[in-house]
Amino acid sequence: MNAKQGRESGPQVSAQEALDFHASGRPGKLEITPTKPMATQRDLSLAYSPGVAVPVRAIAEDPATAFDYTSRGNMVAVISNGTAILGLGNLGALASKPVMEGKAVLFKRFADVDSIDLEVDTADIDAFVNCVRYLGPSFGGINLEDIKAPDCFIIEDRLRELMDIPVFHDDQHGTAIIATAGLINALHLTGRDMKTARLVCNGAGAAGIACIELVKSLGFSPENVILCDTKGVVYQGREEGMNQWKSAHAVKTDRRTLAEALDGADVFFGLSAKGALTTAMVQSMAKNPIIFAMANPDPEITPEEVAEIRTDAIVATGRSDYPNQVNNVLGFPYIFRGALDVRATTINDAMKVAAAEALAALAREDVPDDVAAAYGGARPKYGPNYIIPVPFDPRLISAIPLAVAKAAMETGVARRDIANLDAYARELSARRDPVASTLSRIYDRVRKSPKRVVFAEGEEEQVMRAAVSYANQKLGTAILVGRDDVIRENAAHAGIDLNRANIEVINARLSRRNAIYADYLYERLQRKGFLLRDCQRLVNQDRNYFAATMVALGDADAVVTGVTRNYSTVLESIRHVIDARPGHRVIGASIAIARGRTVIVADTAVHDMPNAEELADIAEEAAAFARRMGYDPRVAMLAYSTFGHPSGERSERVQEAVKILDKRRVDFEYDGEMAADVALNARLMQQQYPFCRLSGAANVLVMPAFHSASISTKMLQELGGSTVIGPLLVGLNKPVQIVGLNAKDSDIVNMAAIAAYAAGT
Ligand SMILES: NC(=O)C1=CN([C@@H]2O[C@H](COP(=O)(O)OP(=O)(O)OC[C@H]3O[C@@H](n4cnc5c(N)ncnc54)[C@H](OP(=O)(O)O)[C@@H]3O)[C@@H](O)[C@H]2O)C=CC1
Ligand SMILES: CC(=O)C(=O)O
Ligand SMILES: [Mg+2]
Repeated sequence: MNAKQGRESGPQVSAQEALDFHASGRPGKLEITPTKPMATQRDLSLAYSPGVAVPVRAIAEDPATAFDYTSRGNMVAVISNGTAILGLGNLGALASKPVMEGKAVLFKRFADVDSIDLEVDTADIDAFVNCVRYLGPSFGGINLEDIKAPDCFIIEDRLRELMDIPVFHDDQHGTAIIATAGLINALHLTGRDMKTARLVCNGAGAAGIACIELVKSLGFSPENVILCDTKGVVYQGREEGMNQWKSAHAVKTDRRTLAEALDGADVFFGLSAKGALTTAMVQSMAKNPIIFAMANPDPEITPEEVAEIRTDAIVATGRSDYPNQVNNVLGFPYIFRGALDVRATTINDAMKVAAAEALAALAREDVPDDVAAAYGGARPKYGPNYIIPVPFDPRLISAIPLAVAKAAMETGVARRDIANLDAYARELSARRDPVASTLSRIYDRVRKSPKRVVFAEGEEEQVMRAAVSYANQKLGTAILVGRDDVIRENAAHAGIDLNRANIEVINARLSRRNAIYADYLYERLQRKGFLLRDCQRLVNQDRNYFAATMVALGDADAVVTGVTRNYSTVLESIRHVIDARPGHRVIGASIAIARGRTVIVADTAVHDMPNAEELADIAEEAAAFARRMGYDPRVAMLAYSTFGHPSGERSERVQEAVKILDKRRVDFEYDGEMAADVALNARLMQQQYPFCRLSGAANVLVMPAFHSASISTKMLQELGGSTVIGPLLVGLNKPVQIVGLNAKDSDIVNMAAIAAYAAGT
């Protein structure tokens, strides 16, 4: 049980990157978009006066219908007064806004819960309670965040009494649920019984008190749980630094210090401060000690420090860069998802215990293939270094809300019953956004096998920023191609520090490899009208040729380029240097994400007017790409017509492509030709074309020609508010990605990571 093993390097970001991230585009991390069209006079009449009067009357008559006619049922408020922001202290309501916006985004990202942050500018308990209590009609739940102890206990208790929707203080119960889940497994692995195990909790604030309350409710014996704070053991009769919440857990004992309390203890819970646990204390604990050092960002003791003196410990921290991360992001999105889905009036202890047990059970299950991908292919096995799933585990969205909803129904706090739990589990899985988890999986994989990526346009400011971010995130070495003096000057001007490990600058003109690169190019291009001196000039002067040749000859692993020249020009240069992978066709695939729905569109980059054979190839490449991104492909071969109507020569090509796929007996779902609305609307597909072979709405759209692919993805982006990633080059023999002319540093890093991932991990 070596706590040192398995340590990975987590993403490192600079202060400037954090500020730029928050300031870029629309400032902050949230915006609100309507769910209904607001285009015509009729829309307005329905959405507003006079139509809106009808649901108003319905709700006045039966308040439960507010869940049917408004956004209340999927809306959670994240509310803080900023009196205990993370571990940063009382910095006030306004300063807490970035954290609260962040929590709101996590609600959406992980569990498709709509959420808005509300910062309440008062440290007065009564004023705060009064402000929040009257907001009940707006929301399906209230997530309290970063409110100092003991105020948080009073506020939560009062609001729970006053409101008929779940009120949940995340720092208390979120932490307690996740810590308890890990503890259940750690006790199991070390063969301990809750009734007899001895636990010491350092930290008697919001998190500490909630944690010991939950473990006691699960079976820990009160006399076996010792609470400590800055004054030492909370014992019966102590007067200094006490409050009623600490008193409730005071024990009869002669032990007075944390060191005395830990002597022979089985479990340490740290919810206090950095460095509070010493190696001497760890030494004195029982055999196979369980140490959860959860203070953020620096734990009470590091896993390395424990490993130096004991090899039999199970260690967890609050951080993502060690195994066994106890973090409340594993809890609040899913717990509220389950509570909202049954319109729960509260989140009670049974629901908390159900969440903890479901989380613990998940870590014990074998990891299936698609889940292994979320763990960077590592396929963790239940044991001392894997007692709790990671936040990107795709099973969380179906397992945790299901358990919470069931517990709510069983304990009579659900206002709606879910009759078919299997169907509910499927519905939950569909809420997952596979692209976001795919991107994070790609980053994780690259971190495990870092790559040398050439940033061909190294003199550009956004490219330098991307290179710094690539290196900072420990994805590998970023190689900037450009004139050394220009790069240094531009970097200094933009305040970018390039003097760090894992950033190299290469001046193509001065490279010692130029002659070899020119020979390589000449070998390939001599029968295409290029003289040797043309090739020498290309290597010296054209950074795309230079960068691509570096990769072709193994001096780097991947290339990212595109901010200074248009896509097709860059692609032509690249194709002069790098061939298609044998047996493959090079295509462009774009990932369009809108409202939690993701489709892959192809070919968005290479074939201008593909013939039937080429369309069939594009479908195969796109389906294989979709699989790599975590989808089960359902490919629609698009046209302006659907299954022969209206007829026309352009649609015939697409029909022919479908026949070619039939002959090839490909192993994915496909059909066509069909129009985009049929492909994307499962109901329409079923009603009008019941013979269609797709089992649901298409998630891969093969466009009949480049112009339709390009026009539709750009319109989606500009008019539909979709995020479009790509076009990504698929099918080249060496990884190259071309970004758009207006790409931001974050786009360039994503593309660099995707290219590095394709280089093999
Ligand atoms: N991993 C996770 O998901 C989470 C981790 N945390 C971490 O837990 C810690 C506490 O958070 P929270 O409960 O919200 O904060 P609170 O301010 O509510 O409580 C802090 C408690 O820690 C005690 N304490 C502080 N320093 C020491 C020390 N050196 N030795 C012993 N006790 C100490 C305080 O003692 P006293 O009462 O005497 O002042 C107080 O009881 C933070 O580090 C936070 O980052 C919190 C939530 C989630
Ligand atoms: C994780 C969290 O909620 C906190 O540190 O406050
Ligand atoms: Mg918090």
